[in-house]
Amino acid sequence: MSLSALAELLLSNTKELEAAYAKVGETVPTLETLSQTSASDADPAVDQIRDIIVAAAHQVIQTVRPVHETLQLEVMGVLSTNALGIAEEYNFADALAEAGPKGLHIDELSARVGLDIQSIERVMRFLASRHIFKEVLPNTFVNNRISTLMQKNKPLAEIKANPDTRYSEDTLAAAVSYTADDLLLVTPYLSKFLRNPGEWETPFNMAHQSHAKFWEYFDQPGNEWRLRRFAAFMKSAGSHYTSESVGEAINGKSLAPGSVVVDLGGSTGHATMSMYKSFPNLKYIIQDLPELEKGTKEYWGAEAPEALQSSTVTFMPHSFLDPQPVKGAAVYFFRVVLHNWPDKKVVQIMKHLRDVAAPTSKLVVLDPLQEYTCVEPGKKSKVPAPLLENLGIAGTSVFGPVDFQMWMLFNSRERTEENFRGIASESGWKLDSVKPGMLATYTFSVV
Ligand SMILES: C[S@@+](CC[C@H](N)C(=O)[O-])C[C@H]1O[C@@H](n2cnc3c(N)ncnc32)[C@H](O)[C@@H]1O
Repeated sequence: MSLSALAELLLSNTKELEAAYAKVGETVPTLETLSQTSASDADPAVDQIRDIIVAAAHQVIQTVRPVHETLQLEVMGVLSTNALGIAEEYNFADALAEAGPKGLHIDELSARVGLDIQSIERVMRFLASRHIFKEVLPNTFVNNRISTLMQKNKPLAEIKANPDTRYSEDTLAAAVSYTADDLLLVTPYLSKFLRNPGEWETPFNMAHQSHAKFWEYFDQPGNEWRLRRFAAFMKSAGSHYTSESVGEAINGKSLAPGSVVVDLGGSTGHATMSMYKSFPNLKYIIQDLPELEKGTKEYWGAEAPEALQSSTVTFMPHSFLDPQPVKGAAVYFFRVVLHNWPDKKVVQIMKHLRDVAAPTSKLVVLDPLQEYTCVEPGKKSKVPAPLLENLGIAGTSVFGPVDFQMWMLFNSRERTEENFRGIASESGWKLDSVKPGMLATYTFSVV
């Protein structure tokens, strides 16, 4: 297909996107639109159009840009991580938000954030060249739609006075900080890990020269603030999963009142909260490691105390690596948990559930879906030509790189449908359906 046909695809979908926003009386946000919410954000049809635009635009760039530049730019991706990490650590977005629409000259920004002028200029120009922050006059910068996501939504003075508690749950500042710090530290070890098979359990263990697991690392003295940062990151990421998708995933409407739903590795119960709000007539058991009990009770005590009082929602300390105490539940549910575990462990975890499942029990897993970049033999393409079958960086979105994170931290992976079928057949389950989405819903029944 010719380049201009690809560009036409880009143009026709851009027009569709504009029409979709116009239908609800809005215009497509520009990079200067600072407000983050729009009626169209949660519309799956809009999401699909957006994915095609991003996939087509990226394919145009990769086609047109001199290939030697492309390869060098790709391999320098780690420099973006560094630049974002510095911008976040020195609170650039918060300082600019306080300064207002005229923004700040780097001399003034330097005085406010406590970093030298030249470093600020270089980081800001690197990021503004990638449409993160905007240079409105030479060396004067303002926030834009992307950079505001790094704001911690607290006064700069408070952030500086209490750096250990600076992360709230409604921004991506924690995600940027965690990635540029805890994760970046591990990334050089993936190739070393592959060169020395069997020496360490994961690249994470190799980097830390310790057998402590990822979760145990956060429990070590001195890492309390890291745990808070990671929890804020998880909550802000989790807030992008819509509550309907969780209720739909367990097919709540089809369950009899009082049916038991077990949320395994449920943390403090954010997914359960979505299910409880949609289906308060069911009975929920959140299972996680014992240290999560206190936080869970605090969270539910504040958000839905009646659920705890009536025992509609209970917390049960339990490791899913051990035999499952809740027999014959209607649904055993995992959200973004199994991708943290290698195949052998997932088989063990699913076998424990199979051992206690009733014939009608369902196992419902919300996890990312890895799709092939090409059409599978014998199947028809689901996307417009000449786009990649998984829509490339648009379709896999953050879960493309998250697969590598899983590899580095847990020696685990994001799975294809075929991977899950194999795991199911080894553990006594059958994969009934896979519903694609930001997180795919895998539904299993007993064999
Ligand atoms: C990525 S979080 C997902 C949390 C939650 N499902 C959600 O969607 O927000 C993974 C969870 O697995 C829990 N976990 C780790 N090992 C576990 C084990 N052996 N048994 C039970 N839970 C475990 C962690 O404590 C953490 O809460």
